[in-house]
Amino acid sequence: MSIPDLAKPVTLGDRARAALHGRNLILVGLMGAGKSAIGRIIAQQMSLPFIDTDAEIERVSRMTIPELFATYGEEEFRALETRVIERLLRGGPRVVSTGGGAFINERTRAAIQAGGTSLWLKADLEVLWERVSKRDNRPLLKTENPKQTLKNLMDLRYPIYEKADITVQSRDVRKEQVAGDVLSAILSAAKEGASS
Ligand SMILES: Nc1ncnc2c1ncn2[C@@H]1O[C@H](COP(=O)(O)OP(=O)(O)O)[C@@H](O)[C@H]1O
Ligand SMILES: O=C(O)C1=C[C@@H](OP(=O)(O)O)[C@@H](O)[C@H](O)C1
Ligand SMILES: [Mg+2]
Repeated sequence: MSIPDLAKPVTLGDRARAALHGRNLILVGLMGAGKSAIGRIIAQQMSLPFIDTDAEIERVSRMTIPELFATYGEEEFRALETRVIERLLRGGPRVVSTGGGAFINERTRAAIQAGGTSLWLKADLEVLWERVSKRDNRPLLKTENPKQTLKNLMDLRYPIYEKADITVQSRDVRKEQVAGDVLSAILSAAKEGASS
């Protein structure tokens, strides 16, 4: 065992990593919640590797997410997403940011629940809409009324995201602040688990 560097302060990130007890942390939630952006920040703060499942899917398929949807359809995309997530969660510990539909798929959800601690980044419609409307990379929002589509997805999916181990509100504040909220929530959940 190495001698701890006593001159180095123990950060919130270090404490959150310890609270995970070597398990993966998997971020779930709707498009625009900030899973990809916040996942990258907290992984760095916890000194853990980071992986975004959409980026991994794009790497293995050598296609973009819109190309995959257009060429093979959503069902094939979900099958690939399940395989990629099952494989990623066999390793670790890491921070894994999923695409918004991953936790909704029963088989993928079972893999996530077995493969680590799940954390729902929850956000209001206006916050989500403000973020997703800036980019054109989400095939499910290519509809006549994408804001209404997002609202419909909220109604359908929020009862399922609720099954995640931890929930954190992704507010309209700086990303670093949301990242801090996530780390604090991991610590609180571990303390609650220890006392119950
Ligand atoms: N707390 C935040 N404050 C401001 N912008 C954010 C915040 N979280 C995410 N964003 C921005 O919103 C957009 C969508 O975030 P992203 O991480 O891609 O969401 P998701 O992966 O959940 O769909 C990105 O451009 C990201 O930088
Ligand atoms: O909600 C969904 O079903 C999807 C969310 C996207 O990821 P983000 O949630 O990271 O935008 C991406 O996986 C794909 O467009 C489908
Ligand atoms: Mg993402």
